[in-house]
Amino acid sequence: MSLQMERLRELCDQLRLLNLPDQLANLGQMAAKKELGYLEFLEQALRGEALARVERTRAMFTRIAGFPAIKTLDEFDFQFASGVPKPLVQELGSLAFVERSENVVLLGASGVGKTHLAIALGYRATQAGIKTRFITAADLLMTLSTALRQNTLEEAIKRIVRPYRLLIIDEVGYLPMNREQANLLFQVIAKRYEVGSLILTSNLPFGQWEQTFADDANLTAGLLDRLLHHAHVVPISGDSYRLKDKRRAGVIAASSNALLKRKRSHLDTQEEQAA
Ligand SMILES: Nc1ncnc2c1ncn2[C@@H]1O[C@H](COP(=O)(O)OP(=O)(O)OP(=O)(O)O)[C@@H](O)[C@H]1O
Repeated sequence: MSLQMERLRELCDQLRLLNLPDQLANLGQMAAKKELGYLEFLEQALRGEALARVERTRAMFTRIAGFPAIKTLDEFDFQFASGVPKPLVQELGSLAFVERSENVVLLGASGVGKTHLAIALGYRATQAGIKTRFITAADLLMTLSTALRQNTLEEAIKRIVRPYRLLIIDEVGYLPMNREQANLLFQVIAKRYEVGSLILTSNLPFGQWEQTFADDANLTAGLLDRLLHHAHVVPISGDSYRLKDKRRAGVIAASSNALLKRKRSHLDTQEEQAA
């Protein structure tokens, strides 16, 4: 390596230009071939560095978000999920709700795509440079309960709840909470209220949340009040995507089959009555 190259590498290091050193040789050759002016060359070099920095930030945000898998809106089969309000989901995909610190609540039965959509919105946020964190309600409550016992609840909340512009809490309602856990989740929602966005997924309609939150009517009302004040509720109906292929293979009777059967028997009765 020439002495000049070494000096350039050192300067890049000092200025934290991580991408440029590897590009220097190519850039130099390209500039000579295309007879670029000094300023044009500088612009190309800095543009490459800026793009690489954006990519690194995206990758870092995706990593720290802790998604269990990457899911995208493009992969979501809206045709299968006819119970998903597509225009609303597409509007949420603009991420304007994050800019406005609003919440999103995805409600529906198991397997209808709640987590997929929550991750897809979260992933899109990370790609837009929005610091995001995904956590299941069970993991969140376990971490906070442990912190409470160790007298470090404030730190845990600061670490998990505060630094993120978008916090995704998955699977609220699968496990009933005791009073302590219900209180902890209330604190999380209260701390986020109007300062950052939340996406929550739940298999339970709001009418049943009280049972999950230790049968505490006041706490549930206060929690829902804060959660829903600026929220987009996305009700999802339909069949489980997980069982799609099994249904196709006829292993499980689809609800549409059941519906057809009911309709058929209704028609049969009508025919019998008419005869
Ligand atoms: N409409 C869809 N298009 C493509 N993949 C889908 C769709 N719906 C669900 N899936 C896939 O099916 C699997 C289960 O979906 P997901 O975990 O999002 O369901 P869920 O509603 O969160 O269920 P649960 O309440 O049991 O956690 C995932 O792999 C997800 O990517």
